[in-house]
Amino acid sequence: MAPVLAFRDLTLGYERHPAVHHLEGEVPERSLLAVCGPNGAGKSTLLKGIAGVLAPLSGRIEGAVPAQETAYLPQAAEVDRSFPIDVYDLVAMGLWRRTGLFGGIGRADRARIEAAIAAVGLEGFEDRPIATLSGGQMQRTLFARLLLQDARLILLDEPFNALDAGTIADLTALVERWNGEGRTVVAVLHDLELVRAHFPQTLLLARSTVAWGATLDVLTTSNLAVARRMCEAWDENAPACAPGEAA
Ligand SMILES: Nc1ncnc2c1ncn2[C@@H]1O[C@H](COP(=O)(O)OP(=O)(O)OP(=O)(O)O)[C@@H](O)[C@H]1O
Repeated sequence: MAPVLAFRDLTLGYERHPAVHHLEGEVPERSLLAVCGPNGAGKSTLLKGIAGVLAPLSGRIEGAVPAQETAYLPQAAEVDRSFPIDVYDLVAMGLWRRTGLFGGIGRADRARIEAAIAAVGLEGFEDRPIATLSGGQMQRTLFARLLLQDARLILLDEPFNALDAGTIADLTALVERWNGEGRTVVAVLHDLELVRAHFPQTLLLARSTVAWGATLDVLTTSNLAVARRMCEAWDENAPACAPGEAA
């Protein structure tokens, strides 16, 4: 299968300090890939790089999917909940790529918005300002928006953090549905049991790749111990190294 993403000696970081470095590898189209690793391993940084929010310090990301066909859901903490918008309008923003910023929403679009809200179990919440939602309701709203985005590549950063088991089951089913439709999903996740149950491929990251491949081969006790040690030994203030130089 053709790669939808390829990392070529990719180093990403902040103010010249690398957070992920010398990443090499390809994500085949239709992948359902989990990105795992200890706190500070560089998982969110990698997603930001793929989403185009953060430019590489060196190396590159080759992508087969244009930016407008990529959907990125950042960590909940990065989503501004004070923005004065209700559930319906936030979900409707998922149609933005088709309707344009000032495009009208017709009857068919309204039906699609209502179907997306129903699919995440939020009927009756349409008029609720997002500031008044619980964490789980907010995450369902964001998933409903993703449903309408019709993206080929979906990037999810800790999408199930602090959610109850029922919400996680509902949203995991949506992720599997997207993948079944041929979309590629890359998700940062901490719950290794959930990854083993639902994500066939895993990238285990600890600033650089510890292991990448079939989930059950990657998430071994020894690989997880290596990842922990690599993160603990990392120098936060390390300078960016020259391309091709493995630190
Ligand atoms: N905006 C930023 N400016 C400077 N350094 C940052 C910034 N964001 C992240 N970092 C640093 O980059 C490194 C990797 O952080 P990142 O958030 O990618 O890790 P993570 O694997 O997603 O961690 P967690 O599991 O805790 O969410 C950390 O050392 C972090 O302090």
